[in-house]
Amino acid sequence: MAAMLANLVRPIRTPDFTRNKLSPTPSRTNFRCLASGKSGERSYTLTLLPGDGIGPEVVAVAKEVLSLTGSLEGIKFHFIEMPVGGSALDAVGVPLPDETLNTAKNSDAVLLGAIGGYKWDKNEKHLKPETGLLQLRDGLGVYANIRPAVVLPQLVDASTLKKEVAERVNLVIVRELTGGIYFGKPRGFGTNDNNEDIGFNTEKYSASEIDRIGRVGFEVARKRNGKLCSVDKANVLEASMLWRQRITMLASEYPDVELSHMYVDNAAMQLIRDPKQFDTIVTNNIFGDILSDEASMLTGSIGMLPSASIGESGPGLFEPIHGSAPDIAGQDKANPLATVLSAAMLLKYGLGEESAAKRIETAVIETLNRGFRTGDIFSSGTTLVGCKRMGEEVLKCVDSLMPASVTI
Ligand SMILES: NC(=O)C1=CN([C@@H]2O[C@H](COP(=O)(O)OP(=O)(O)OC[C@H]3O[C@@H](n4cnc5c(N)ncnc54)[C@H](O)[C@@H]3O)[C@@H](O)[C@H]2O)C=CC1
Ligand SMILES: CC(C)CC(=O)C(=O)O
Repeated sequence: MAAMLANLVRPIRTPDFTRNKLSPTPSRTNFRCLASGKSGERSYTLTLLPGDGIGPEVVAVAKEVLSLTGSLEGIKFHFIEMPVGGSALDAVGVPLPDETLNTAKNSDAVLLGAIGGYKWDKNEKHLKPETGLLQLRDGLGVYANIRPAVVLPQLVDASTLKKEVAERVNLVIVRELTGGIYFGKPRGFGTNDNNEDIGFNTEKYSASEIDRIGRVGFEVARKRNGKLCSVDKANVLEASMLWRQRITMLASEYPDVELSHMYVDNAAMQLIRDPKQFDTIVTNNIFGDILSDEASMLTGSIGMLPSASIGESGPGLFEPIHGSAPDIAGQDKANPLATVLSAAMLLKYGLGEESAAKRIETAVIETLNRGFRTGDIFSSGTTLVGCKRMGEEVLKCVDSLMPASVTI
């Protein structure tokens, strides 16, 4: 984890979707995937989990981008595609088959599209696509979910906020991913004293769970602008009271990081009022889920936001923050860039393949510079394209970039 984290927060020159502070000296990483070294051809096994809805559409684009980038950068990818979510339910009756989890665990990194859809909404909980995704995150032990939200100058007009509010926003949300109310027990359905139906969940965090995600938050903040805002609901919830206490204690280990605390309701408001006040946010599972969707709108669209999830060891899980978008699935309308950028995060943070990652990030910027937009980020004067065409345009840019232009 420490090595992967060092890699995760490594200083990179722009355009970079996790970085704010520039530094010319990349640090070394010794994550296990780098065993094959960087000279000569490297080979990696990647598990692809397209999932449901727009998932297969956006993962198909990211796979092509990875393949072409690999061939230009001396990297060979062995892709293994496995079912998860609703597609797994339809195929084998469970949302996370053992074969899928085992394949994911034995690969160098995992790229997921999205899961879920109307068809399975009424399933019992253990037969819901969403349960498969939670089991996957838990099974891989990826407790730290890093969600950068960067407003690119090319997309500032796609933001629903005023230009002066949205421009130059560059923040990272560090979300705890394997604990809290999504996993806490007891949970379920029952009846109360009046014989009324009830549903209940448990928000629970141990000190060690808070400490480990807190450290990720401090480390990320330390490599950025040294400002960490911990978001909780400590005025009401016991789990948040412990969260605030532990994060405050950790601060003494990071004297170079300026720590602040904010209640989640205020944070939701401040993200819209003045998003530039934030550099790094650390928060629990559910607050991170909600705030990162909100932050995505600063950047123009949820279709632009990638994420990286990492654990103590083993492969990382890389996925766009959006869901399966059943309203546009199968219509070639999805924006594939969040998944393409998740593939770039996979290369950079999962495999330490910085040059390849940079090639993809630069190609995305170049594609936007050339004016191509899917419907979610369209504005007048730009060229409206579908998911496939957007992928083709990114491929052209990947192909045409000279190595020198992607050197960091
Ligand atoms: N990580 C995952 O796999 C997630 C799965 N879900 C699941 O996805 C399903 C739909 O959930 P929603 O709440 O509607 O969230 P959603 O993220 O799928 O969609 C919300 C809105 O954003 C749009 N959108 C999302 N991704 C887009 C893209 N790449 N390009 C253009 N537009 C995009 C959709 O068309 C929709 O209008 C549900 O079954 C839900 O459980 C939701 C969130 C995360
Ligand atoms: C679909 C849920 C399992 C999770 C979720 O909404 C998310 O992580 O964004």
